[in-house]
Amino acid sequence: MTVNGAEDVLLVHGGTPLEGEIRVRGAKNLVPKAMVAALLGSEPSRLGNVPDIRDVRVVRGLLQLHGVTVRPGDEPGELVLDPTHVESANVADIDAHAGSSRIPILFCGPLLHRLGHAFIPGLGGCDIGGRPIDFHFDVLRQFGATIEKRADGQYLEAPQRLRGTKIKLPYPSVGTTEQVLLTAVLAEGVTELSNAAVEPEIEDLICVLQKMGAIIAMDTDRTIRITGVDKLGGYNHRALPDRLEAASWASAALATEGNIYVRGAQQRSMMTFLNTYRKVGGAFEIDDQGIRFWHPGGQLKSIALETDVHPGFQTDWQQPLVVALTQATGLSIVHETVYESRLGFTSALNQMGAHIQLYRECLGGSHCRFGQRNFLHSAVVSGPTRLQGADLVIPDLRGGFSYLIAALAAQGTSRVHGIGLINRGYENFMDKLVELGAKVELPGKALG
Ligand SMILES: CC(=O)N[C@H]1[C@@H](OP(=O)(O)OP(=O)(O)OC[C@H]2O[C@@H](n3ccc(=O)[nH]c3=O)[C@H](O)[C@@H]2O)O[C@H](CO)[C@@H](O)[C@@H]1O
Ligand SMILES: C=C(OP(=O)(O)O)C(=O)O
Repeated sequence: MTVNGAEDVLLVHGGTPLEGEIRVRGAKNLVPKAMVAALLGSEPSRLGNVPDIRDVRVVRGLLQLHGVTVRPGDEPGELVLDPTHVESANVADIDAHAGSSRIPILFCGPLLHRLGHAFIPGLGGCDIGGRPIDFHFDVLRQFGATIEKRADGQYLEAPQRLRGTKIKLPYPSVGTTEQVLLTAVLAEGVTELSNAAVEPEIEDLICVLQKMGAIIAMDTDRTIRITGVDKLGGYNHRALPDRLEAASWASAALATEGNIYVRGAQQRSMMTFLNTYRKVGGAFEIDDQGIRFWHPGGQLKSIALETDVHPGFQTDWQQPLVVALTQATGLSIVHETVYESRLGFTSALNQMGAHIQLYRECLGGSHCRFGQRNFLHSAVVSGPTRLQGADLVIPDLRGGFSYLIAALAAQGTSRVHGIGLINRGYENFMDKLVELGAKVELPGKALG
């Protein structure tokens, strides 16, 4: 694989604090879904604050295969999506997107409503656990869809109009909650979804759907009630900012003893992260345009951290922050309760000089789905440790960004392989690194 025509390896000369300003745009975990929602409308939709990341390009390609016209709007980062001529796409063409991201599964409801059938290729996404899609198919069957698994993917049909239903999720899955929303809005009658996920990106998707004409009520107890309507229009929406990218840069500021102003970062969706950042000893200042994050000097403090569904500590914040925890004094405990295999990336940090020990037990107080099931899902990080440059191979999106942070915080040079994967969720990350003063080079290509 190549990045900008060069080999997919980044040389990182560590030891320089990251300082300066970068901007985050719309959330990776909202924008592609808002694009799928446009399929439900009878008129064009307008989506602003769209980042140029691979997951957006994948969904754009899939929408176009189904006859949706996608073109840039008047503002930079704006897309106009016109679904007036939705059609069945050639299965072989769709199959070319197999393994690309998690989003194709969310086409099920909209395509069943529009065409009465759908073909969903194999999914991609980060390899951080088994990532089954059983909840998705269970709920689609409850709406009245039939599903046939074949070698190349899943074939779905809706012999009649899908019907609203009463669903209780076994776990507040983000993707399944979105599946229910995108299906229930045009289903006949009322759908009641309990134990739903309520991440800020889900609320923003609900805002998009409401703008299209949907009727969706959220209770305080994780119950969402959707009253199906016969027809939806288009929307005009500006995507909420990417709180996951913002937290990644915040962690980079802490680990490299730097100071980064993240334009676009928003307090409301990051409150839990900000509390933790403060407990570790990181400093931040919030204004109307963004948040400044910095290392205030002195020692960082060890903490006990447990990832959870919103409003808990988001699992996608965990990996970048663990790098900063290698610089904190004492023992930090990290309990990953959302994905069973999201701590594997720490072995490379240990090669760089970190002291991170993994455990199968649920450390830190509460018991999760993974206790007693033989998954290394808890970690004890002892610090501070001096990191040394190393040869690193990027395992997944956030793990990859964590390796970049570790390489930037380390003494000496690291070779980071597979950096193309980071484009999946971080817009122009190499330009941003250069703007922040990072000493990085793509072998055979000048940066900056
Ligand atoms: C594109 C996108 O938005 N990705 C996000 C989304 O992923 P995604 O929507 O895939 O994550 P889920 O919330 O569905 O998964 C949470 C847990 O539920 C389990 N599960 C899920 C579905 C299912 O059918 N069966 C099942 O067992 C998963 O294995 C996992 O252990 O939410 C995650 C949790 O905030 C984030 O880390 C991802 O960045
Ligand atoms: C796990 C992630 O994404 P995805 O669900 O797209 O793999 C992530 O963004 O960290």
